[in-house]
Amino acid sequence: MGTATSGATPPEGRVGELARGVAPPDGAAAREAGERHLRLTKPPGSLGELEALGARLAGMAGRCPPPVPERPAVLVAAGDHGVLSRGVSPWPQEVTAEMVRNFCRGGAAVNAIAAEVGARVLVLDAGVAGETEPHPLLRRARVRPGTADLSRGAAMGREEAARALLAGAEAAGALLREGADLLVTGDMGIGNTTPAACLVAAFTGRPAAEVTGRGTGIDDATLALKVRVVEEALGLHRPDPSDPLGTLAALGGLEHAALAGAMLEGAARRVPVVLDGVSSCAAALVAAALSPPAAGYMVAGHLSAEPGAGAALEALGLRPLLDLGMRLGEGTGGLLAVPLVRAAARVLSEMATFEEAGVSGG
Ligand SMILES: O=C(O)c1ccc[n+]([C@@H]2O[C@H](COP(=O)([O-])O)[C@@H](O)[C@H]2O)c1
Ligand SMILES: Cc1cc2nc[nH]c2cc1C
Repeated sequence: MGTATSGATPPEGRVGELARGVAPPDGAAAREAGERHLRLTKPPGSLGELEALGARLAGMAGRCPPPVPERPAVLVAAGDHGVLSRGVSPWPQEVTAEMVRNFCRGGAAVNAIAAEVGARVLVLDAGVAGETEPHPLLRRARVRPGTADLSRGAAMGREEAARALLAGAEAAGALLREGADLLVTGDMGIGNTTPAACLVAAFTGRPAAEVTGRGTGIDDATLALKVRVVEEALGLHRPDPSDPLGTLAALGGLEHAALAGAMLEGAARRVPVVLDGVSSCAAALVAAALSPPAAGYMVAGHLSAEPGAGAALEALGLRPLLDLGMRLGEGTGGLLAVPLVRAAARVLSEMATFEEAGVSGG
């Protein structure tokens, strides 16, 4: 279980071991939750999506009722992007490192929302281009200082993609060892909605124009350029989605790689993994391509306004819990779904049955 492997096995082999370590959720526990829902003091089906989520949580944990997550954590993976040189984002690259600093000081949206839901924050430098300083909230595992321009060549080498993925798995493993029982996956990286769109297009087969959006906020001309850049990249690399690591290396970002690893680690340890925005959803496609059962541990926290997010969630067969028009990343939308995940589990453990409560008609 987990990524305990190391030593002589090369990174790609360790990624394979991690992926093979994910067992499918327990169908019997999920069915038991479905049956229990019928005996709880409410009209059948009246808790809607919360019932389906509760059954999924039981399947993930392998028991009914499932544990109520008490110690959520958000992993914010950060990286920079060579494709920024194509003018796909209005923000300068320095903002990535500056925001990492802001996360560490507690001044970002992710910090405020994590405080609200009682989540621990861990930031991972998987490939920031600018300087990051040591800090207790920061894990520095930079594989390279940003990717290369994916529209002109591979974003990174295959081994680099594997190493960034393992860095994410190790960060998630540390959180879980230290007591986290639910993982939210967040991202930070100026320009990263372009590689996210590329990954979503590659894994879903949808055209660039359908999965490319305005990111942090771009005008029509820049959006048209961004769609062209994604099309060029897809034409250049001709990604093969049955080679997830190759696709990730050609088109992805270091934070996408790290988040895919974190998702596999969470799934291998049977912990719910809450997805956030488009980069988190793109990473989820990579994780699910490496290990199809991993999708069974993913919960779609919210529907980002970025179109690639919805396309990815549809391909993963996941329905978002919230739709608030958010498009920030950092794990913010995923964190807001944490109380819903908790409630879905708590309903199964704390509600009385018709028989226990002496309520007639059940
Ligand atoms: O979470 C989302 O869906 C989302 C949508 C748009 C932008 N973002 C964030 O904004 C940055 C990328 O936007 P851009 O325009 O620079 O590609 C990156 O730091 C993301 O976390 C995030
Ligand atoms: C300020 C800022 C904060 C962010 N958080 C996630 N992506 C971001 C992009 C910008 C530009």
